[in-house]
Amino acid sequence: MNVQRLALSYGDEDVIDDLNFHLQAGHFLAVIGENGVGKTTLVRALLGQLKPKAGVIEFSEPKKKMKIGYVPQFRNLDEEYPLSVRDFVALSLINRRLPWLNKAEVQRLDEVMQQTNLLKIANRPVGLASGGEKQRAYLAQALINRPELLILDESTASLDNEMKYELLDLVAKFQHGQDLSVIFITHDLPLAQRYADHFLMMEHFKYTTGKIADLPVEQVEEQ
Ligand SMILES: Nc1ncnc2c1ncn2[C@@H]1O[C@H](COP(=O)(O)OP(=O)(O)OP(=O)(O)O)[C@@H](O)[C@H]1O
Repeated sequence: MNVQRLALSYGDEDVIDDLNFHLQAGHFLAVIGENGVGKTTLVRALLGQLKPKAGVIEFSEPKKKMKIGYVPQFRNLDEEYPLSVRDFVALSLINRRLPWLNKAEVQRLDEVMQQTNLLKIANRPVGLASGGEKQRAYLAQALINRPELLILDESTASLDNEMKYELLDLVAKFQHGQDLSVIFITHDLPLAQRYADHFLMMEHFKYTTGKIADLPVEQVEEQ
């Protein structure tokens, strides 16, 4: 994916100006920056929800829309939430013409449930699942349509350390096994350094990119 001279705004308010970066297929990019610099705005543009004011976002094959999976920041689902873990994951199956799943969809659902370690709790109400399990269910939802790019939007914030590593270990498995590109929006520099291979540092209208090993040291020590 190639982002060139990208400018994004809300009406008259410019949020991003002249942003350039490249993400190679199968690579893992950490997007780091303080509150309000425009990380979520960038995600909205990547998802096609916000039209650039200028510049381009080019996906690998021109004209073909890239399939993107999105994992939000953890949000609790209360105990009354009426779906099982399995039904919750199935929610994002696209192209469903019928109210029930066909054979291929059932197979894909089982596969992704197995890959995200959710089979054992498939029939449990999702509201009764643990925080880590719920977040794995969001990940499974994002992966079920076999995306080429996965966007993790502060998806590890408010998870404890064990759950963070568990989630990102799974993401790394998909990244390496299935050539999935990953964009990880985060404030967590140690996590970024452990999993990402490249970084994009966003400051107000100033952007730095590089290999994760070259992340400026003073930024790392702040954490
Ligand atoms: N729908 C909107 N209309 C107008 N301004 C907005 C809108 N959404 C965000 N903004 C403004 O755009 C700027 C960037 O917001 P954005 O949410 O992209 O930042 P962020 O880096 O994701 O912040 P955080 O880390 O807090 O999530 C902020 O000044 C915000 O107030």
